[in-house]
Amino acid sequence: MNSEPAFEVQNLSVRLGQQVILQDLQASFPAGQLCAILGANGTGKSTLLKSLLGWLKPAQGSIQLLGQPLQLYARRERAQTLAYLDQTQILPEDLSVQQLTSLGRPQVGKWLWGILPHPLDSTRPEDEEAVAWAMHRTDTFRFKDRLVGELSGGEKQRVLLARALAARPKVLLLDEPTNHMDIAYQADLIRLLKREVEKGLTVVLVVHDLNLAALADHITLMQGGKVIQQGTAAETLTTEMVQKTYGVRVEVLTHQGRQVVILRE
Ligand SMILES: Nc1ncnc2c1ncn2[C@@H]1O[C@H](COP(=O)(O)OP(=O)(O)OP(=O)(O)O)[C@@H](O)[C@H]1O
Repeated sequence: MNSEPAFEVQNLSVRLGQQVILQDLQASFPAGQLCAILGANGTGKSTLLKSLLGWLKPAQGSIQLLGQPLQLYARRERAQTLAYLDQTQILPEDLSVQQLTSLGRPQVGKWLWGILPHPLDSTRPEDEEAVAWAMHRTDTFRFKDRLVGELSGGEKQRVLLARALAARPKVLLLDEPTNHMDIAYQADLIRLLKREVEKGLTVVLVVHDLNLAALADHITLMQGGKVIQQGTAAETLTTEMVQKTYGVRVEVLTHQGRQVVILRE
């Protein structure tokens, strides 16, 4: 495992319009772990993810990605290191699963921007290999010729994950990937992510379900544009900290060594 953290964030402040969204934020995300970010609506979780991706320019502070300042990465190198998955992506429904997955390859993805002619039927061997690998890892290979428009929500989510993995990133960031997914698909996604983490991938995901977050190796609690605590589920998902983070009354129990959060009236 890489001993360097995936991200080291120091004194980060980010402004959107006139509003200060993140203020003097300190955080560290260990490499090779499943890291969950938790916090109430509007606390700045997505803004932090976008900052880690290098999409937002900090007003102040620094972000190190695998030991190097994020702003020193060339755009291409950054795109090869980081992949991102969110819920808002509009999918081209008339592509096959294999074609959509292949859009995760930087060379192939360029046709979208008109930089290269349409290459979906003539990818390079290394692209084909990475796409097949990503489909096998996400168990989508068996329906690789189906059209994206014919898939269920959970199947689409897996194909999106395949597309993200096809780029062979070192770090994968996900914004609320389990929204609209039933409990079986949620468990499925977490299992897939954990399997990639075991192979060395770092995953940072924003998630609302506290009991799902309890499965993560590392948890970040956010409140009012700041990180208020980081650590293992046992360290962070305490009754006191969950109440502080969300401003609601809860009781945190431990069941078979895992934190279970129960809402109280
Ligand atoms: N482009 C923008 N300009 C100004 N303010 C913005 C912009 N985007 C988001 N905000 C504000 O920034 C704050 C944090 O938003 P962000 O989406 O990062 O929160 P979040 O913790 O991810 O929320 P949620 O859980 O609801 O998705 C919110 O108050 C939001 O209204």
